[in-house]
Amino acid sequence: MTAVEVSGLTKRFGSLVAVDRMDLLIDREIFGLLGPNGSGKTTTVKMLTTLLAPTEGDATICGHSVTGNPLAVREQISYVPQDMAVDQKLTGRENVVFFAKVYGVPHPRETADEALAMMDLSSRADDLVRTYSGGMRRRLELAQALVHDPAVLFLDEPTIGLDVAGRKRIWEHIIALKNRGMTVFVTTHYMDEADQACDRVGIIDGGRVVATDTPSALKATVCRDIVSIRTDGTFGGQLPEGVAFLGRTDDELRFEVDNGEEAGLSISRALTRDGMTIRSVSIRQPTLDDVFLALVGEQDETAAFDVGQFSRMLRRRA
Ligand SMILES: Nc1ncnc2c1ncn2[C@@H]1O[C@H](COP(=O)(O)OP(=O)(O)OP(=O)(O)O)[C@@H](O)[C@H]1O
Repeated sequence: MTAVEVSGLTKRFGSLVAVDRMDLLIDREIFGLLGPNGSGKTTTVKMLTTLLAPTEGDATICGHSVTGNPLAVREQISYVPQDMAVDQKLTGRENVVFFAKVYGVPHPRETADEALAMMDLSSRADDLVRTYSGGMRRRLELAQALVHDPAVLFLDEPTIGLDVAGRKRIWEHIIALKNRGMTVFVTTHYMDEADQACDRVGIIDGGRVVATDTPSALKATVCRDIVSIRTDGTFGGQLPEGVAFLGRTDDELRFEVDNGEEAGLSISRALTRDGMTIRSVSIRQPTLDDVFLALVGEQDETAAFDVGQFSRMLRRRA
C-alpha cells in the first residue's frame, strides 16, 4: 500500500487557491516539497496531517483517508512543525516520556530511551533541555516524533536555524529513518540539502506542483552548462546566439549554454556593451537551484525568507 497518495487535493481560502489539484504518490522515500514563500507547502502538510480540511480532493496515508478517517491517519503519522514545543525546564528524557504517555505507548520509559538512542541523545538524556544546542533540540523533537513508530514522518524545515554540522547530522538521522522503512515528507528552503538527501522532490509554485522527480533527473532537464555572472546595471536582454537566460537572483544573472568556457566570454562582452559592470563570472554544472529558478522564476531573496519567523526560531533555539 502506498504510504502517501494525494489526489486532486485543493485548498481555497476565499478566492485564493493555496493548493491547486495536487496529485502525488510517495512511498518509503524522502520526498522534499520545495517552493517559494506562500507557494502552499505548509497548507499541503496541514491537510496531509489532518490539521486542515481540504476544499476538494483527498489524500490517503497508509490507505486511510485524511477526510474520511483522520483518527486512523493520525495513528500512522508524526508531524514535526518548525516551532514544535519542547519543555526547556524538563530533561530530554522527561520530554520524550511525556510524549510517549500522551500517545498511550505501552512502555513509555523504554520506548523513550530507544528513541533517544536512535537520535544519539542517550548520554545527555538526563540533562535539562535548556542546556542543549539547537541541533540537539531538533534531534529531541525527532525523538518525540518517533515514540509511536509512525509510518510517515512530516518535517517542516527540519534544518532551519542550525549550523552546517547540525544540519548534516539531522539529515543523517532522517536518511537512517528512511533506511528503516519510514516515509519522510519534508519541506525545505535549502536546495543543496534537498539535492543531497531527498530521493525525489516536488517543486510547488502558486499551489501547483510544476515538477516531480529525482534531483538528478530534474537537473538533467537543464542539461547544459550554467554561466553565472554577478553584475551591476540593468540587463537589456540582448544575448549571443545559443545562450538562454535562466533567471536572476539579486545581482546574479544565470545563463544556460552548451559550452560554458566559450560562452562566458561572449556573454560578458554582451553585458559590458549594455553598460553593465561585471563583478565575477563562474561556469558550473546545473544544480537543483538552477532547476528551481528555471521553473519558478525570479525570487526576491528577502521575500523568499521570513526573517521574523527565522529570528523567532533562532531565539527559541538559543
Ligand atoms: N488560514 C489562512 N487564511 C488565508 N490565507 C491563507 C491561510 N493560510 C495560508 N494562506 C495563504 O495560502 C498561501 C499558501 O500559504 P502556505 O503557508 O501554505 O505557503 P508556504 O509555501 O508554506 O509558505 P512558507 O514558506 O512561508 O511557509 C499563501 O498565499 C498564504 O497567505
